[in-house]
Amino acid sequence: MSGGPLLRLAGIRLSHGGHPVLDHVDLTVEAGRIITVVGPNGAGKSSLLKVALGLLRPDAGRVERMAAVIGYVPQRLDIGRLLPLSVRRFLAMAVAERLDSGTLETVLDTVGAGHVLGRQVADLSGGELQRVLLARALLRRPDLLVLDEPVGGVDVAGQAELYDLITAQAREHGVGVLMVSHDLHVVMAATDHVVCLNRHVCCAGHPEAVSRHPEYLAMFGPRVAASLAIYTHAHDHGHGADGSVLPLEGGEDSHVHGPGCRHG
Ligand SMILES: Nc1ncnc2c1ncn2[C@@H]1O[C@H](COP(=O)(O)OP(=O)(O)OP(=O)(O)O)[C@@H](O)[C@H]1O
Repeated sequence: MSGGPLLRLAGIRLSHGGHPVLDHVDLTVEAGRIITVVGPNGAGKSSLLKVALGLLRPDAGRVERMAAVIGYVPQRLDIGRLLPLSVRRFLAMAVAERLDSGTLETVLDTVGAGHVLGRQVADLSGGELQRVLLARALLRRPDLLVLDEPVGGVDVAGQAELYDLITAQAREHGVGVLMVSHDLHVVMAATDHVVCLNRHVCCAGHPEAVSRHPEYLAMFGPRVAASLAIYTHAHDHGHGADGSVLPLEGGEDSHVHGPGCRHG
């Protein structure tokens, strides 16, 4: 199922402490579609999600949120680890209406964490906390899910289950999903649209096209390239550790630019 746009970002620029983090980033999420942002550490992925949610104000660009209810799973939970807070209370705080224990247990069951309802958030393991965060997002019955590495710390079997659950939200309930993930195999198998981000959008499109794109192959290094390489292609720039665009010596203008490339 897919429908109209739930979120549209256009020309987003963002700096942290004078350092550019996002440069001319465009992105659209539609109902029933899974958009995944991939890229190296420090590429600006979490910052982009926070701009999308209105938690960070961009220096330039337009953010249009058409979604009525957004469920967010942050990369890290900074509160809760410090406060005395039960899982029951933490989940109940996510919605305005009063929820009974049965409802809370049911949603925890769907993320494989039915046993933690009576625990303190501070006592949860990393994987349990991640499951509770996803349950909390789902409790809101969102039409848009924004997920920042939603299965980080979850065991391998659990990862597959949670990705299936996320996919079902899109396919069966028409939820739009904007996700950051480092699990490239999952991304390639279960995503409608991949955005390769390294401060700017290096390439974007259907997973199969992106997995062959020279920028994607360059971004994820020779190992990934070797496992995915179907063809190779010269391109005219590399990236510094900070994501900056660096010219390659003797590079010719034979690079195929992605839709988000705004350089050279
Ligand atoms: N509040 C902040 N103040 C200053 N710099 C920040 C802040 N938040 C993020 N940064 C910097 O902005 C850059 C992008 O950070 P961001 O968390 O968006 O990257 P990411 O792609 O999500 O990385 P990772 O894959 O490691 O989670 C990094 O260099 C980071 O150090």
